[in-house]
Amino acid sequence: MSEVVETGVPGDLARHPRTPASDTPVLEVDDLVVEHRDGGTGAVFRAVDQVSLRIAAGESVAVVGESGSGKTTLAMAATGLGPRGQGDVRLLGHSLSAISRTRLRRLRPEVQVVFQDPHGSLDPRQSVRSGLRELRALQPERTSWIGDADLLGRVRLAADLLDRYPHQLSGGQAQRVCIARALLMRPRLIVADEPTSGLDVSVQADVLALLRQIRTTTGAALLMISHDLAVVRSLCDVVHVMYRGRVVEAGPCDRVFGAPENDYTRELLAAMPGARWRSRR
Ligand SMILES: Nc1ncnc2c1ncn2[C@@H]1O[C@H](COP(=O)(O)OP(=O)(O)OP(=O)(O)O)[C@@H](O)[C@H]1O
Repeated sequence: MSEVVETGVPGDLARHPRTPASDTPVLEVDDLVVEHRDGGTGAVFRAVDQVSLRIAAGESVAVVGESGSGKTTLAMAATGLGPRGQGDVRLLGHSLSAISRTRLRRLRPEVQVVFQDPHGSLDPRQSVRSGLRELRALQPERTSWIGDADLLGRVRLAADLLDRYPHQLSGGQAQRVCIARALLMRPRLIVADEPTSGLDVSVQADVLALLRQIRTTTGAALLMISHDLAVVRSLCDVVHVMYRGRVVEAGPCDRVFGAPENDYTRELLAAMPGARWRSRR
């Protein structure tokens, strides 16, 4: 038995050092354009087309849209982790087009990404413990606030998992390890790119509850990429709806889901099982 069975909130999270409040938005994106070259035809197309968004400190913002609408490209460009494209992106007030490499390296830990495939995110040759050791060696001061066993406790995993390798973890356990690795860095922004869609339905709710808890207790902002509107509604304050690279509608979740103004948003909502998105948090 390796998961710590808990019914409520992981108590230790309540003692997590909160990210200092700041008036500076964690992320500001203005008129971002990112182009890709189509592998088949060779034609260049806009995967992200004139997108603007803003995430305040501690805010939870979702980007939704069908597969291929540009969500991941937007998230990667906006966090400096993928092709940057054109337009202005400011991470914690620093423009990515003007920032020095050294400064960007310093900013990196402030943004942590949790991907869809947890096993693909973990090095198969490293145990959980040695993976954490490597992260700690990169950022000794930043990561010294907590020991390995306590860190795993915060994502509701037992310490005996520390000596396991990724292939010895379930999908849910591996995703919690990924979340723990993100948490270790005390980020100001967590980007979660379809963090539950690779998981069994039975563990999806647990991972979402954990993300929600982390968000409220640590003060980190969240950029959630998802095609699952029910997930977004349960976790996010604001939603941006993407269609073919463009944001066609954006606003508070309650407003967008309750009274969508755009035809595509309406279609997206209509495609969801009614009870899932209509039920409120
Ligand atoms: N490196 C790349 N080179 C060429 N085209 C790419 C590249 N990455 C993404 N694309 C294309 O850009 C478009 C947007 O892809 P992206 O992954 O951003 O969409 P998405 O909304 O995140 O999709 P999904 O929900 O399936 O992950 C798609 O047509 C995709 O095939």
